[in-house]
Amino acid sequence: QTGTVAANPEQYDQAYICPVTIGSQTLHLDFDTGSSDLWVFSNLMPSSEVDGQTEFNTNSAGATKKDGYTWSISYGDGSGASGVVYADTVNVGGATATSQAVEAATSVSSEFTSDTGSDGLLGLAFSSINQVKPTPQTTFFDTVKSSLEAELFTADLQSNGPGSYTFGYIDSSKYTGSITYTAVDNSQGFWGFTAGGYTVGGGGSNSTGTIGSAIADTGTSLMYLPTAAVQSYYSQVSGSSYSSSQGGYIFPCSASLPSLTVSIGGHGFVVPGSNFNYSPTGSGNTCFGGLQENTGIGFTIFGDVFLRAVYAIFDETQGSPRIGFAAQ
Ligand SMILES: O=C(CNCCc1c[nH]c2ccccc12)Nc1scc(-c2ccccc2)c1C(=O)NCc1ccccc1
Repeated sequence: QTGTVAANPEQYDQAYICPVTIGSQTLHLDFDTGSSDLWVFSNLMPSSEVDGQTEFNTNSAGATKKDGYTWSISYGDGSGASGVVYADTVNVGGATATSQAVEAATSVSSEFTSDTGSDGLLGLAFSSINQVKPTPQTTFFDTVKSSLEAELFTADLQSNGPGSYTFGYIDSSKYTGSITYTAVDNSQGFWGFTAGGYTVGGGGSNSTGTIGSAIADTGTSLMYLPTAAVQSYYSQVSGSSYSSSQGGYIFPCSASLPSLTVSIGGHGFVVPGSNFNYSPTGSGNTCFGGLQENTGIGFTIFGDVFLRAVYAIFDETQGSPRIGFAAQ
């Protein structure tokens, strides 16, 4: 089988939301290659924590409670959720898992309550970091992968318009040139890979360094790189500065932003400057940068700002996992 689903950007491309059928309900979930739990808003939640989201109905005929199973997840930004576990049929654009662990929330943090476009998350990192106790559950991809035409999924994220995720096949209309594959280190449960040199601006002349180990994370909006690369980038943005009140680099919204070329698997991938204007700060005419430092995160994260510039293939067809990138 295969699956194809639209990925709809929220405001400022903060996250990408996809329709998922669970039993007889359709919920809109944030597909997240940076975590491994499929969790949803549910009828078990206090109404004070729900702001228009669709709630998974745990009383529906097809939902089977997994007694004694609970989950609790917290993300690096301090947000989180927790609840209990059901099994139900989950269909993503035609790819169907007949008995998938659906983690029904009994409580979510304010970040999720206020993210009114999302009814939950569908984790696509490795099942080794699934947060269900006493027994970790498999991700949707792990549940269905043996029944897919090919054991892979792809992400095509777009700004200002729907992108797509596919399961089981590569859509050759989504990219140009060839796909560059590189090995994945999933020892921490993420789609980890090694990034090489970078250059700021098309000049090709100015500063280059190397980035090192990184993760491909559709669930994180921005790109978080080592300090040296970030300082080198913003040294080319006139009027930019680090704002401790805003918690990152900002610049005049009128600033012209250079591109950033990152070498992965020996191929240079260009992130256009426009990707690095994330959103207005709301004060003065300054905008918040889509590229920020990874200090305090402990990971170099290639989030949506990078993934919007490429077609990404999350591939387990070779036995050991690999990730592929192609220009789009
Ligand atoms: O958790 C994920 C992917 N799921 C995100 C789901 C989600 C978390 N709030 C959400 C809010 C709305 C929708 C989805 C989410 N990725 C990773 S790997 C390492 C870190 C990390 C570790 C330590 C410190 C910081 C990050 C994160 C992280 O917290 N990213 C989110 C973020 C990163 C930076 C700033 C804000 C958020």
